[in-house]
Amino acid sequence: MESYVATDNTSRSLIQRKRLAVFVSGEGSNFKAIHEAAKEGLVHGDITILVTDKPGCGGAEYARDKQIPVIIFPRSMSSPDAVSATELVATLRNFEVNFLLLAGFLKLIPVELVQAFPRSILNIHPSLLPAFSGKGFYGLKVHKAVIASGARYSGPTVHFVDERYDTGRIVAQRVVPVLADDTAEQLAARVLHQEHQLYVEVVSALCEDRIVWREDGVPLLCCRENPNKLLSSKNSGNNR
Ligand SMILES: Nc1nc2c(c(=O)[nH]1)N[C@@H](CN(C=O)c1ccc(C(=O)N[C@@H](CCC(=O)O)C(=O)O)cc1)CN2
Ligand SMILES: NCC(=O)N[C@@H]1O[C@H](COP(=O)([O-])[O-])[C@@H](O)[C@H]1O
Repeated sequence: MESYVATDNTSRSLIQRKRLAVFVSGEGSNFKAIHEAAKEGLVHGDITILVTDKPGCGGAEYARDKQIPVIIFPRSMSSPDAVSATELVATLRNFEVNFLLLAGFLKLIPVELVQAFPRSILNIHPSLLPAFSGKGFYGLKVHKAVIASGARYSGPTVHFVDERYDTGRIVAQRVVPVLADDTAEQLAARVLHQEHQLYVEVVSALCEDRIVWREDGVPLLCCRENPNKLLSSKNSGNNR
Protein backbone atom coordinates (compact mmCIF):
# COMPACT_ATOMS: atom_id res chain seq x y z
CA MET A 1 0.00 0.00 0.00
CA GLU A 2 1.38 3.40 -0.96
CA SER A 3 0.42 5.50 2.08
CA TYR A 4 -0.31 4.90 5.74
CA VAL A 5 -3.80 5.82 6.94
CA ALA A 6 -4.00 6.32 10.66
CA THR A 7 -7.44 6.30 12.27
CA ASP A 8 -7.02 6.01 16.02
CA ASN A 9 -9.05 8.69 17.78
CA THR A 10 -6.17 11.16 17.90
CA SER A 11 -5.35 10.66 14.24
CA ARG A 12 -9.02 10.70 13.31
CA SER A 13 -9.40 14.11 14.89
CA LEU A 14 -6.81 15.34 12.37
CA ILE A 15 -8.94 14.07 9.44
CA GLN A 16 -11.49 16.56 8.08
CA ARG A 17 -14.99 15.59 9.28
CA LYS A 18 -16.98 14.89 6.12
CA ARG A 19 -20.30 16.44 5.05
CA LEU A 20 -22.79 13.97 3.61
CA ALA A 21 -25.88 14.23 1.40
CA VAL A 22 -28.21 11.22 1.51
CA PHE A 23 -30.70 10.40 -1.27
CA VAL A 24 -33.83 8.37 -0.46
CA SER A 25 -37.19 7.49 -2.05
CA GLY A 26 -38.72 5.32 0.68
CA GLU A 27 -38.59 4.38 4.36
CA GLY A 28 -34.96 5.43 4.73
CA SER A 29 -33.78 2.70 7.12
CA ASN A 30 -30.26 2.86 5.65
CA PHE A 31 -30.33 6.66 6.03
CA LYS A 32 -31.39 6.24 9.68
CA ALA A 33 -28.65 3.66 10.31
CA ILE A 34 -26.00 6.04 8.95
CA HIS A 35 -27.45 9.00 10.89
CA GLU A 36 -27.40 7.02 14.15
CA ALA A 37 -23.85 5.78 13.44
CA ALA A 38 -22.73 9.40 12.95
CA LYS A 39 -24.31 10.40 16.27
CA GLU A 40 -22.57 7.45 17.99
CA GLY A 41 -19.19 8.42 16.55
CA LEU A 42 -18.90 5.39 14.23
CA VAL A 43 -19.04 7.64 11.16
CA HIS A 44 -16.67 10.65 11.07
CA GLY A 45 -19.20 12.80 9.28
CA ASP A 46 -22.53 14.58 9.41
CA ILE A 47 -25.61 14.27 7.22
CA THR A 48 -26.10 17.89 6.16
CA ILE A 49 -28.86 17.45 3.55
CA LEU A 50 -31.49 14.89 2.52
CA VAL A 51 -32.49 14.64 -1.15
CA THR A 52 -35.66 12.84 -2.23
CA ASP A 53 -38.11 12.53 -5.12
CA LYS A 54 -40.88 11.59 -2.63
CA PRO A 55 -41.40 14.49 -0.16
CA GLY A 56 -43.84 12.42 1.90
CA CYS A 57 -41.64 9.32 2.29
CA GLY A 58 -40.44 7.98 5.61
CA GLY A 59 -36.88 9.15 5.02
CA ALA A 60 -38.02 12.74 4.42
CA GLU A 61 -40.20 12.67 7.56
CA TYR A 62 -37.25 11.45 9.62
CA ALA A 63 -35.00 14.19 8.19
CA ARG A 64 -37.53 16.90 9.07
CA ASP A 65 -37.82 15.48 12.58
CA LYS A 66 -34.02 15.76 12.92
CA GLN A 67 -33.94 19.28 11.43
CA ILE A 68 -32.01 18.06 8.37
CA PRO A 69 -32.84 20.20 5.29
CA VAL A 70 -34.86 18.31 2.64
CA ILE A 71 -34.43 19.02 -1.09
CA ILE A 72 -36.83 17.63 -3.70
CA PHE A 73 -35.13 16.23 -6.81
CA PRO A 74 -35.55 15.62 -9.75
CA ARG A 75 -37.99 18.07 -11.29
CA SER A 76 -40.94 16.36 -12.98
CA MET A 77 -44.58 16.93 -13.98
CA SER A 78 -45.60 15.72 -10.52
CA SER A 79 -42.86 17.79 -8.82
CA PRO A 80 -42.66 21.09 -10.75
CA ASP A 81 -41.17 22.85 -7.71
CA ALA A 82 -38.29 20.37 -7.43
CA VAL A 83 -34.74 21.48 -8.24
CA SER A 84 -32.94 20.78 -11.51
CA ALA A 85 -29.64 18.88 -11.67
CA THR A 86 -27.75 22.18 -12.09
CA GLU A 87 -29.53 23.70 -9.09
CA LEU A 88 -28.84 20.56 -7.04
CA VAL A 89 -25.11 20.69 -7.78
CA ALA A 90 -25.07 24.35 -6.72
CA THR A 91 -26.96 23.55 -3.51
CA LEU A 92 -24.61 20.67 -2.66
CA ARG A 93 -21.63 22.98 -3.23
CA ASN A 94 -23.22 25.64 -1.02
CA PHE A 95 -23.66 23.04 1.73
CA GLU A 96 -19.99 22.05 1.16
CA VAL A 97 -21.02 18.40 0.72
CA ASN A 98 -18.14 15.96 0.26
CA PHE A 99 -20.00 12.71 -0.48
CA LEU A 100 -23.40 11.65 -1.81
CA LEU A 101 -24.95 8.45 -0.41
CA LEU A 102 -27.82 6.84 -2.35
CA ALA A 103 -29.99 4.79 0.02
CA GLY A 104 -33.06 3.45 -1.72
CA PHE A 105 -33.17 6.37 -4.19
CA LEU A 106 -35.10 5.16 -7.25
CA LYS A 107 -34.17 7.72 -9.93
CA LEU A 108 -31.16 7.78 -12.24
CA ILE A 109 -28.48 10.21 -11.05
CA PRO A 110 -27.72 12.36 -14.10
CA VAL A 111 -24.23 12.49 -15.60
CA GLU A 112 -23.96 16.17 -14.55
CA LEU A 113 -24.05 15.11 -10.90
CA VAL A 114 -21.78 12.08 -11.43
CA GLN A 115 -19.16 14.31 -13.08
CA ALA A 116 -19.48 16.97 -10.38
CA PHE A 117 -18.67 14.40 -7.65
CA PRO A 118 -16.06 11.97 -9.07
CA ARG A 119 -15.39 8.88 -6.90
CA SER A 120 -17.70 10.52 -4.33
CA ILE A 121 -21.14 8.95 -4.83
CA LEU A 122 -22.03 5.60 -3.23
CA ASN A 123 -25.09 3.41 -3.64
CA ILE A 124 -26.31 0.31 -1.85
CA HIS A 125 -28.01 -2.36 -3.95
CA PRO A 126 -29.81 -5.38 -2.44
CA SER A 127 -28.12 -8.10 -4.52
CA LEU A 128 -24.63 -9.39 -5.23
CA LEU A 129 -23.75 -7.21 -8.22
CA PRO A 130 -23.43 -7.57 -11.12
CA ALA A 131 -26.29 -10.05 -10.76
CA PHE A 132 -29.89 -8.82 -10.62
CA SER A 133 -29.17 -5.21 -11.51
CA GLY A 134 -30.09 -2.44 -13.91
CA LYS A 135 -33.30 -0.68 -14.84
CA GLY A 136 -36.31 -2.32 -13.22
CA PHE A 137 -34.26 -4.02 -10.46
CA TYR A 138 -35.19 -2.27 -7.22
CA GLY A 139 -36.89 -3.14 -3.95
CA LEU A 140 -38.81 -6.41 -3.80
CA LYS A 141 -38.39 -6.89 -7.56
CA VAL A 142 -34.72 -7.73 -6.89
CA HIS A 143 -35.51 -10.35 -4.24
CA LYS A 144 -38.30 -11.91 -6.34
CA ALA A 145 -35.83 -12.30 -9.21
CA VAL A 146 -33.21 -13.84 -6.91
CA ILE A 147 -35.68 -16.40 -5.56
CA ALA A 148 -37.04 -17.21 -9.04
CA SER A 149 -33.49 -17.81 -10.29
CA GLY A 150 -32.81 -20.52 -7.72
CA ALA A 151 -29.76 -18.66 -6.41
CA ARG A 152 -28.61 -20.09 -3.07
CA TYR A 153 -26.96 -16.88 -1.90
CA SER A 154 -27.71 -13.19 -2.10
CA GLY A 155 -26.67 -10.09 -0.19
CA PRO A 156 -26.04 -6.34 -0.40
CA THR A 157 -23.45 -4.55 -2.52
CA VAL A 158 -22.06 -1.07 -1.91
CA HIS A 159 -20.61 0.47 -5.05
CA PHE A 160 -19.50 3.80 -6.48
CA VAL A 161 -22.03 5.37 -8.83
CA ASP A 162 -21.40 6.01 -12.52
CA GLU A 163 -23.74 7.19 -15.28
CA ARG A 164 -25.67 3.92 -15.52
CA TYR A 165 -27.66 1.91 -12.98
CA ASP A 166 -25.51 -0.43 -10.82
CA THR A 167 -22.38 -0.57 -13.03
CA GLY A 168 -20.03 1.48 -10.84
CA ARG A 169 -16.99 0.03 -9.05
CA ILE A 170 -17.90 -2.43 -6.29
CA VAL A 171 -16.53 -1.48 -2.84
CA ALA A 172 -17.97 -4.15 -0.52
CA GLN A 173 -20.44 -7.03 -0.35
CA ARG A 174 -21.92 -9.35 2.25
CA VAL A 175 -23.44 -12.80 1.64
CA VAL A 176 -26.68 -14.16 3.08
CA PRO A 177 -28.30 -17.54 2.39
CA VAL A 178 -31.44 -17.82 0.27
CA LEU A 179 -33.66 -20.44 1.95
CA ALA A 180 -35.75 -22.87 -0.09
CA ASP A 181 -39.03 -21.53 1.35
CA ASP A 182 -38.07 -17.85 1.45
CA THR A 183 -40.65 -15.29 0.46
CA ALA A 184 -39.34 -12.10 -1.16
CA GLU A 185 -40.19 -10.25 2.03
CA GLN A 186 -38.20 -12.70 4.21
CA LEU A 187 -35.16 -12.48 1.95
CA ALA A 188 -35.50 -8.68 1.80
CA ALA A 189 -35.45 -8.47 5.60
CA ARG A 190 -32.35 -10.73 5.85
CA VAL A 191 -30.50 -8.65 3.24
CA LEU A 192 -31.62 -5.31 4.72
CA HIS A 193 -30.20 -6.26 8.14
CA GLN A 194 -26.79 -6.74 6.48
CA GLU A 195 -27.21 -3.56 4.42
CA HIS A 196 -27.38 -1.43 7.56
CA GLN A 197 -24.11 -2.87 8.85
CA LEU A 198 -22.31 -2.88 5.50
CA TYR A 199 -23.25 0.69 4.54
CA VAL A 200 -22.14 2.03 7.93
CA GLU A 201 -18.84 0.11 7.58
CA VAL A 202 -18.17 1.56 4.11
CA VAL A 203 -19.30 5.12 4.95
CA SER A 204 -17.10 5.00 8.05
CA ALA A 205 -14.12 4.09 5.86
CA LEU A 206 -15.07 6.75 3.30
CA CYS A 207 -15.17 9.47 5.97
CA GLU A 208 -11.80 8.40 7.41
CA ASP A 209 -10.10 8.36 3.99
CA ARG A 210 -9.67 4.57 4.32
CA ILE A 211 -10.69 3.71 0.77
CA VAL A 212 -7.70 3.18 -1.53
CA TRP A 213 -7.78 2.57 -5.29
CA ARG A 214 -5.92 -0.43 -6.74
CA GLU A 215 -3.96 0.15 -9.93
CA ASP A 216 -6.72 -1.50 -11.97
CA GLY A 217 -9.32 0.90 -10.56
CA VAL A 218 -10.82 -1.37 -7.90
CA PRO A 219 -11.57 0.47 -4.60
CA LEU A 220 -10.42 -1.34 -1.44
CA LEU A 221 -11.28 -0.81 2.24
CA CYS A 222 -8.45 -0.36 4.75
CA CYS A 223 -8.95 -1.84 8.23
CA ARG A 224 -9.71 0.77 10.92
CA GLU A 225 -7.54 -0.93 13.57
CA ASN A 226 -4.61 -1.41 11.20
CA PRO A 227 -4.98 0.79 8.13
CA ASN A 228 -2.01 -0.98 6.52
CA LYS A 229 -4.24 -4.05 6.26
CA LEU A 230 -6.79 -4.32 3.47
CA LEU A 231 -10.10 -5.74 4.65
CA SER A 232 -10.28 -8.13 1.68
CA SER A 233 -6.63 -9.22 1.71
CA LYS A 234 -5.25 -12.68 2.53
CA ASN A 235 -3.68 -11.40 5.77
CA SER A 236 -6.90 -9.78 6.93
CA GLY A 237 -8.56 -11.31 9.97
CA ASN A 238 -11.87 -11.19 8.19
CA ASN A 239 -10.77 -13.68 5.57
CA ARG A 240 -9.29 -16.51 7.69
N1 LIG B 1 -26.41 7.06 -12.27
C1 LIG B 1 -26.90 6.18 -11.34
N2 LIG B 1 -28.05 6.47 -10.70
C2 LIG B 1 -28.54 5.59 -9.76
C3 LIG B 1 -27.87 4.38 -9.48
C4 LIG B 1 -26.64 4.11 -10.20
O1 LIG B 1 -25.98 3.06 -9.98
N3 LIG B 1 -26.20 5.03 -11.11
N4 LIG B 1 -28.40 3.47 -8.57
C5 LIG B 1 -29.83 3.64 -8.32
C6 LIG B 1 -30.35 2.72 -7.27
N5 LIG B 1 -30.81 1.49 -7.95
C7 LIG B 1 -30.18 0.32 -7.65
O2 LIG B 1 -29.33 0.22 -6.75
C8 LIG B 1 -31.89 1.53 -8.87
C9 LIG B 1 -32.99 2.35 -8.59
C10 LIG B 1 -34.06 2.41 -9.47
C11 LIG B 1 -34.05 1.65 -10.65
C12 LIG B 1 -35.20 1.76 -11.61
O3 LIG B 1 -35.37 0.93 -12.47
N6 LIG B 1 -35.99 2.83 -11.45
C13 LIG B 1 -37.20 3.03 -12.29
C14 LIG B 1 -38.09 4.12 -11.68
C15 LIG B 1 -38.68 3.65 -10.35
C16 LIG B 1 -39.61 4.71 -9.73
O4 LIG B 1 -39.52 5.90 -10.10
O5 LIG B 1 -40.42 4.30 -8.85
C17 LIG B 1 -36.80 3.46 -13.70
O6 LIG B 1 -35.74 4.07 -13.90
O7 LIG B 1 -37.64 3.19 -14.58
C18 LIG B 1 -32.98 0.82 -10.93
C19 LIG B 1 -31.91 0.74 -10.03
C20 LIG B 1 -30.16 5.08 -7.98
N7 LIG B 1 -29.67 5.91 -9.08
N1 LIG C 1 -31.83 -0.72 -6.63
C1 LIG C 1 -32.05 0.15 -5.52
C2 LIG C 1 -32.70 -0.60 -4.38
O1 LIG C 1 -33.45 -1.54 -4.60
N2 LIG C 1 -32.36 -0.18 -3.17
C3 LIG C 1 -32.89 -0.84 -2.00
O2 LIG C 1 -34.04 -0.15 -1.53
C4 LIG C 1 -34.15 -0.43 -0.13
C5 LIG C 1 -34.33 0.89 0.56
O3 LIG C 1 -34.62 0.64 1.92
P1 LIG C 1 -34.56 1.89 2.96
O4 LIG C 1 -35.31 3.03 2.30
O5 LIG C 1 -35.23 1.34 4.18
O6 LIG C 1 -33.09 2.23 3.16
C6 LIG C 1 -32.86 -1.13 0.30
O7 LIG C 1 -33.05 -2.53 0.40
C7 LIG C 1 -31.91 -0.83 -0.84
O8 LIG C 1 -30.92 -1.82 -1.03
